[in-house]
Amino acid sequence: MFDLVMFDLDGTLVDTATDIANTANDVLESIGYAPLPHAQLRNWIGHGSRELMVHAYSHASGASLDAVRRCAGGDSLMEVFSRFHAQRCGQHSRVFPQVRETLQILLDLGIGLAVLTNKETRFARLVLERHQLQDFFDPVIAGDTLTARKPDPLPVMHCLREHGVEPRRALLVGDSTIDIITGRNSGVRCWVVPYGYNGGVPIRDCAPDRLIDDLSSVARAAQGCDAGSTDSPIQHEETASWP
Ligand SMILES: O=C(O)COP(=O)(O)O
Repeated sequence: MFDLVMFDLDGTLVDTATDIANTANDVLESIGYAPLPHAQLRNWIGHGSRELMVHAYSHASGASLDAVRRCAGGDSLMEVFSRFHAQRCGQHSRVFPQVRETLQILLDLGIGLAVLTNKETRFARLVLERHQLQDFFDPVIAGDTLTARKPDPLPVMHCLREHGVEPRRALLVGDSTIDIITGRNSGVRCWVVPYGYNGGVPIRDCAPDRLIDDLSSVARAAQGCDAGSTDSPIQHEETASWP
């Protein structure tokens, strides 16, 4: 059914929200601001750690998002984030149920596995290493790996090209509208889990190709045991571009 499965990282493979929120609050407190509620910080996950800090700093300081993005201190703030995250990462984060089992089944079936995350490379590697997941994936495409990130189709196209796989033989598994739009933009099916981070919006309202309970659905489909589903996979455009 698939020759390549690409996975989103945060909210799909690993529940990282608490470590990310704690890190963001460490940074805010280190520069004199009050910590923000975890629920609020969690809603900013999905566009990379820098963008999350842009939102957190803008919210705490009252400066506009654009002003914070333009601010010259962004790089040094991310160095502070990086130092705190090195301590926080892995403290509370957990690999979601059925992830390891599914990855092993897919690997044993000879299916290519990749990570597509908007998180920056150094933080994506840290999460994968802290949870001993790094050896499953090749490549790991992070938010700063290429010239564009999800929902741009470039990361998907890059993976397809590396694996020599056509869009119709690939699957993207994610937790957010960013992943759903990425799938559409690249002509690849996108299945989503219900337990991740989607800016506070229920993912079932975002018209995914398929809503799955957990990753064991991917393993069953790959093993040919997909008994069908009430979900309605999208029709794929014949014109979907081959990378
Ligand atoms: O914004 C993040 O850090 C996470 O991004 P991801 O959901 O694409 O893995």
